[in-house]
Amino acid sequence: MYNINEWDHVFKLDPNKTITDRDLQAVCTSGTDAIIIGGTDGVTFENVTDLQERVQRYDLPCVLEVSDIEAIAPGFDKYFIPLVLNSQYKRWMLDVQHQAVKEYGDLIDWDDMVTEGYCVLNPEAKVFKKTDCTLPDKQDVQAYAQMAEHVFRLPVFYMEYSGMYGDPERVKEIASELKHTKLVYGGGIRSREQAQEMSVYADVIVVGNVIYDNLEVALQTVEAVKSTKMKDGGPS
Ligand SMILES: CC(C)=CCC/C(C)=C/CC/C(C)=C/CC/C(C)=C/CC/C(C)=C/CC/C(C)=C/CC/C(C)=C/COP(=O)(O)OP(=O)(O)O
Ligand SMILES: O=P(O)(O)OC[C@@H](O)CO
Ligand SMILES: [Mg+2]
Repeated sequence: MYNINEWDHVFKLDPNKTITDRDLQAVCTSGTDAIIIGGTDGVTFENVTDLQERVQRYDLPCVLEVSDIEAIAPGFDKYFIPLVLNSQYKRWMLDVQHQAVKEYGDLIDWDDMVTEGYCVLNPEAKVFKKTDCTLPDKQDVQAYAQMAEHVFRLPVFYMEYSGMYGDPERVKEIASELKHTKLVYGGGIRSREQAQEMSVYADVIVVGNVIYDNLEVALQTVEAVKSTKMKDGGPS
């Protein structure tokens, strides 16, 4: 399934963290729709390509979510490019991307690139601090979602609560705003119930840190999401 419109659940693996071959096998054969490789800090060309080589032994899409220009490697199925909409500085929504296109423009297969409008909602998250975000209120988030869909026509709007479980009511409200732009939810999913709750509203949920803290629970989120989506009437 190389079309993100068909995804419900993805795991995000951090190249700056260690995972054993056995755990990686469990993650990659869990029934998840894709593996995203990405993180905020300590992401290097070496740790990205090492993890890429290990994930590509399995038959599922392997995506690089680019966070550092020095760690862009060829050979991924897709490249996710974050634009941080609630950063105070255009650096994180225009300048770093501009620099990368200047450097790699001739090598880019534009069909493999997926631009993500990030809205970072956890003030304690590393990504919030790194990209100098401001905390948006309910109306701000709604406006960012509308801009993602109608102004920038982005394929993805990402409600990023990294490290903290978010507010399902807010996710529900934003889901009702978006018609074409896919809603991705990520942050703090640490149980099958939480995975189910968010997947009622979000098109795709992202499960990250719990892989490293409690693999068994992480694996349970796949079935939880898949069964919720089936009840909703099949693939969205
Ligand atoms: C042949 C070849 C090399 C082909 C590749 C061509 C290609 C696709 C080029 C890319 C073009 C392009 C426009 C790239 C953008 C480059 C770039 C530097 C973008 C920066 C994006 C950005 C705003 C980064 C800031 C941080 C961020 C938003 C990261 C996203 C990941 C994330 C939030 C991870 C979660 O982190 P977190 O949980 O908070 O922290 P931990 O890591 O501790 O878990
Ligand atoms: O690591 P967690 O908190 O699961 O968040 C997942 C993902 O949204 C991080 O970018
Ligand atoms: Mg992480």
